[in-house]
Amino acid sequence: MSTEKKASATRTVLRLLAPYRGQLGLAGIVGLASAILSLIQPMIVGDVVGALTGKAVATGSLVLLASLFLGDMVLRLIEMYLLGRCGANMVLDTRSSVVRRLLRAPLKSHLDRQRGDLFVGAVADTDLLRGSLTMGLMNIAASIVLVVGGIALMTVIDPLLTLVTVACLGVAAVGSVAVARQVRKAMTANRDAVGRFGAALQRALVAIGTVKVSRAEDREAELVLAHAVDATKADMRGVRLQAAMTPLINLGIHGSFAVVFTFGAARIASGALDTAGFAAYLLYLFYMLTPLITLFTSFAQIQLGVAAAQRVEGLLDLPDERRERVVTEPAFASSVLEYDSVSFGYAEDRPVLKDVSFAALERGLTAVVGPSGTGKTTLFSLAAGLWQPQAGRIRLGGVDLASVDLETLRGRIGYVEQDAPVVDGTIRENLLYANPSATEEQIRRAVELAHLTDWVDGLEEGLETKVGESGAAISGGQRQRIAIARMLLLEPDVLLLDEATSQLDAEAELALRKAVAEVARDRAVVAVAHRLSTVVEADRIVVLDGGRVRAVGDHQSLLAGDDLYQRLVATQLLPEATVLTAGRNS
Ligand SMILES: Nc1ncnc2c1ncn2[C@@H]1O[C@H](COP(=O)(O)OP(=O)(O)OP(=O)(O)O)[C@@H](O)[C@H]1O
Repeated sequence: MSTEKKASATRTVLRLLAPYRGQLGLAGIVGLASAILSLIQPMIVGDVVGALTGKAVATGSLVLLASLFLGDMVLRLIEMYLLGRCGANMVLDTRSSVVRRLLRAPLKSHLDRQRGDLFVGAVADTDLLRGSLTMGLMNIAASIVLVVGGIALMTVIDPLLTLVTVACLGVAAVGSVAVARQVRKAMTANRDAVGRFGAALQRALVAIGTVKVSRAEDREAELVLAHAVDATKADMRGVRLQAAMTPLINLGIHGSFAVVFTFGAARIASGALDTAGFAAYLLYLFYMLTPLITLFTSFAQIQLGVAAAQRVEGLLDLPDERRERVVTEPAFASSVLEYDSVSFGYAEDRPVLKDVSFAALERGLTAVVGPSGTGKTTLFSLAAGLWQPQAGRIRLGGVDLASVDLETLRGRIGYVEQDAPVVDGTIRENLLYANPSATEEQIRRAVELAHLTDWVDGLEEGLETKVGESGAAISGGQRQRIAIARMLLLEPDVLLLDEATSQLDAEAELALRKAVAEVARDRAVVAVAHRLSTVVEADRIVVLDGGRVRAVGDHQSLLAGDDLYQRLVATQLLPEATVLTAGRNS
């Protein structure tokens, strides 16, 4: 890692840990107290051994030793509990912030990223923080105290012996740190591959029906599993490295013991060290083993945590679509939706809408027609505040939507998307999704307006019937009408309806048409029209071509005066379903 990256990683970790400094500080104090008790114990052992060699029994020292040992145990227990609690809180708090930020990020941020990777970030990376940043950091802090304190006290007992011991341990430390770096690389590669695995699996599951009818199960499985294999390969690299680390540490520790015994015996023989001092020295070395191993192994764990912290911060840094707006108190003069010289492209250099100007009727149905890919859906996404125009204004009742806060905007403009998505749950849950406080009476009325009453009444479980994931258990027409009813419960000024291109059967189409006509009676309905029946009934039709408004008029005038409209009617707009046509003709 470059120095700059290291500094930014440290800042990230400090920022994430900042809210827990109180809890971590308390755990640190308890840990420090426990380390001090540990460090005193060998001294007392030295006294006991000294007394024993003088044939005396040091009862007081033994009691003190037992108390220190017990105290140490209790403090460690408290420290582990405090750290565990802090880690759990940190995971929950971070997850809350990440989830809120993900849901509030502009649509663009979502489209720029893979969903599966975002998912793994919110689920797995937040969890990694617990082990690495709370336990890992505090373990290292406590270990450093024990190791440094131990070495200092060993130096007091015998500086020469300590120098030899530290040299032996130093070799192991340098080797372990080098291996730990490689472990971190392997683990980071593993996490990246897990992210790709999640993204690929999500891609397949979202389109499971298509996967099946395209007989693509095996192909998808291979694609998804290729990432799982990459993850395992990286994982195995880490496992091999970690396996190599244990003997390396053992070599250093056993080497130190061997050297300490040989060298220590020589020091005792020469009279430079007494037996009691040697016993205390050995005990210090023994007490240092666990913190030393912790130090060596925590290094890789901390680095993993830092990498996870950086990814989590990447999610927390996503923009918040509400904060991107400078809002004023809107005073809507009417509910006329008006596009004024609006230009927009998903990429700056590829305009989709070019200088679009038109106004929808305040009451009644305004239809937008045009060849496929000409920007009809884009018009609606802009009005619903999902994207912002690059030039021009969209106004509602004279108020520029860019200055309206999104809660208000999306309460006034109800948008039924093209594929009329439903959320997994019951019909009632779906109806209440945009306005959870709607009353039973309002629900009944919206269901009636959307021409769903007969269908719902015929269902054994009525409004409590489950729609299945992505509405798998209901028909396309029912889904569309549920989506309309959901938006009606919002009581919006303008209902934007992106008509699905899928062919509905005659009955469903008639029900939908009636629903739209009824809704349009007392509010503005703007519909992207793919059916002839919709344009025929529209009070105003806007013809869009290549992202520009080509003509505005009613069906008859456009049929007479606009050749693109004539072609659309003849070739692109779906004719009314046969039963309906027959019914009308008769
Ligand atoms: N999220 C997006 N990112 C980039 N380009 C997009 C995005 N959504 C749509 N486009 C592009 O913008 C253009 C207009 O798309 P849009 O969906 O608005 O057309 P449409 O007229 O509604 O089409 P259709 O009648 O087929 O639904 C198309 O070229 C499309 O590929």
